[in-house]
Amino acid sequence: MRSPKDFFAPLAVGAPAPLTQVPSRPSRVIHFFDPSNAKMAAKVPAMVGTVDVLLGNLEDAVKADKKEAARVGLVAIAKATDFGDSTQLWTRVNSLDSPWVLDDLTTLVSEIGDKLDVIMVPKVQGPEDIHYVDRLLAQLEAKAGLTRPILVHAILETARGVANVEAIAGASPRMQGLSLGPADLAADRRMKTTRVGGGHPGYLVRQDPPAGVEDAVNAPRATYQQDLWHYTIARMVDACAMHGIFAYYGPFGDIADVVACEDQFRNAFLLGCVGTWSLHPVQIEIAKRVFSPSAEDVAHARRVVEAMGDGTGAVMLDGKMEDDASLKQCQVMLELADRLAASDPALAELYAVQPASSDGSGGSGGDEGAGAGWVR
Ligand SMILES: CC(C)(COP(=O)(O)OP(=O)(O)OC[C@H]1O[C@@H](n2cnc3c(N)ncnc32)[C@H](O)[C@@H]1OP(=O)(O)O)[C@@H](O)C(=O)NCCC(=O)NCCSC(=O)C[C@](C)(O)C(=O)O
Ligand SMILES: [Mg+2]
Repeated sequence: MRSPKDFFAPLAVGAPAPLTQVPSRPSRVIHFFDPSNAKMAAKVPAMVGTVDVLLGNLEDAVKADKKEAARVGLVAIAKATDFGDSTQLWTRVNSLDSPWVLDDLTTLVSEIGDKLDVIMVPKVQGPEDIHYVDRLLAQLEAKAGLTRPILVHAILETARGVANVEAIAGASPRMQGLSLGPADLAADRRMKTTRVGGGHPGYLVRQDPPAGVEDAVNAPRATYQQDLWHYTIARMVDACAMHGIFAYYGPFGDIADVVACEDQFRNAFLLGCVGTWSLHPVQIEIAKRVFSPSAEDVAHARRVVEAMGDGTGAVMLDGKMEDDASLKQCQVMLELADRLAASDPALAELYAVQPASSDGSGGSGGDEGAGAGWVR
């Protein structure tokens, strides 16, 4: 067992010191691209500033005979692109039991480690997988002379991974967040679905049989589709909140069904996730819209804060009781709104917040504490 005192010491001589807090930069949309797909890769530089995260995917969805081309392609894109302050560069490496992952990690850290913010590790089974990556990254960072640690994001896509979710979330100060991996998870759990995320018409509850009707069981009755992913997302959100890291929905494979995609993303947002993945350009605006609080929610939260005065006691607002606890929910909403507005002028306008500095350049910047520098 590691002593808490050791937790924030580098795991290799010369490696950068681990962070004591995960940077809360906006990550509403993690946009996946295949660096071995020339047409897709060519679009990446123009996407900087339009998405919070660009993720060069090396794992599933990249053909086996394109794995090396994807790695080389990602290195080339990272070297040639200025990602600015508002877009991060992430990657998803191949799984830890694959023949590619060692070269993925050694190449990426040594060639573009200074540009990579987060490495997503698929099919994480338990804290031991994170410990392995943690030490290896420290060695590679030291060798490459990096001054800032690369963070790690784990995908929950096995039953064992879900069973170990709290231990995974707390396995290292490098842990940035967790995403749901619904397709692999469904297969591993032997769920009888064939989709990538989203609902299923067979997973439902049915209204009770109507009273006083002949053959009531076969009478028409409403059915309500249920969310297959509620349990996993809720566990993931709690594990992340407990360890001060961030939870994300993951992929929604039915690209054409933008309506159901938005519903699924919103469920995750309401449950506590901070973002999701986009697999296709059509999902980008959906994710950004859903994972940014609405102007109405922000306005309501401000009214509650104002009505609550010193923040204690109970008041009535629009016929509803507000107290210390509803105030805290409103503060969560406002902190998120401030943080997003600090790097998104359209949201700043929507929420009508003003930069605190007189030259108009104020704002907290993505990395700093929520809401710093902004006034309402
Ligand atoms: C779905 C696909 C095949 C449809 O690709 P398409 O070319 O057939 O679509 P399209 O509608 O015809 O594309 C329109 C335009 O958008 C471009 N385009 C299309 N997609 C992108 C993109 N992502 N980024 C940038 N550009 C993109 C595309 O190149 C085209 O450009 P054009 O107008 O110039 O011809 C394609 O979008 C794609 O490959 N997306 C990424 C898929 C991916 O990364 N999958 C892995 C993550 S999900 C996963 O792994 C599961 C998980 C977690 O592991 C688990 O649950 O277990
Ligand atoms: Mg997967």
